[in-house]
Amino acid sequence: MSKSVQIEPVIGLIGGSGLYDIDGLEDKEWRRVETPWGEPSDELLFGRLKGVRCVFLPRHGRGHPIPPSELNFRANIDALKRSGVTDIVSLSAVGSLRDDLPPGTFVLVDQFIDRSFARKKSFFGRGCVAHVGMAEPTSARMGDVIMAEAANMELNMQRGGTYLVMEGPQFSTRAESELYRQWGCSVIGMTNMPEAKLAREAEICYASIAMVTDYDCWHDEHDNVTVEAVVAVMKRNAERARALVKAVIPPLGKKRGLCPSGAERALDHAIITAPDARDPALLAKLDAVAGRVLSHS
Ligand SMILES: CSC[C@H]1O[C@H](OP(=O)(O)O)[C@H](O)[C@@H]1O
Ligand SMILES: Nc1ncnc2[nH]cnc12
Repeated sequence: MSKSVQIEPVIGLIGGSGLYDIDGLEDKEWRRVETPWGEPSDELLFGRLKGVRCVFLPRHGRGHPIPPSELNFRANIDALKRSGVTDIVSLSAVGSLRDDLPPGTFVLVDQFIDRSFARKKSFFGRGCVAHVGMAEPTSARMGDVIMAEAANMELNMQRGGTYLVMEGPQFSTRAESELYRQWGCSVIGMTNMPEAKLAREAEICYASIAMVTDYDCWHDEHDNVTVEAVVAVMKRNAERARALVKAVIPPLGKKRGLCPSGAERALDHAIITAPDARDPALLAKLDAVAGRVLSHS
């Protein structure tokens, strides 16, 4: 396909701890979306903001019934893809692994270290093997928009940072927290992987806004993380997070060409299984995620 492709973006928003819906949308409606991968975390909230189509999904479900290890990440990403989403803005509560990122700071994450281990991490598998590139897991184009709007709002937002994804649900030991600091990580959470990997497989651009709620458990002058502390800081952050979301949707929704991140063509050379060795049952499940490349091979 040529570079002159024009995309009319549909913005997907994934709300983390403390962000279970989104206000200000026109024509809004919660709708159930079925996927071949099972149930997403909740119904999806469809609506428009200044004419831009948006789809919101509370990552843990409304009321937060689903723990990180039981999130059906594949169903969540497939449901967003099936709903037409081209760009995902992921919002998450995180612990800080750096002195200069105090609670209340927003971080535009650009890298991840994935230490999760009890999750389904790919749409592909036996009968259709694919290997997408993850060197740059986030979209710098989306990052430019988010940083510009954060600056307009005078929000304390740092550009760039590595998010360590732990399995949980227990928080880290001090030794683990110190190890991740030595690895140069900026923040820690339990959810952005495999979310970002699956978004890449589904050829959706991905940006992650991490909101610092605590200093995890390494800081001598601050208390160790507790859910109570996370919820208290998120309550204070929620208004700013909602305002930022509302500000970024209109510029992210402008008609555009292909994203320089390459996310929208991630599958062009990723599938290695020969057409005659592919499993028709798996191919059927990949209709939304990989239909663009599978429909003509
Ligand atoms: C409520 S504290 C731990 C919980 O919060 C974060 O969730 P999310 O990334 O969805 O905001 C963290 O990853 C844990 O799941
Ligand atoms: N310290 C922490 N560790 C893991 N997930 C978190 N979410 C918010 N704070 C966290």
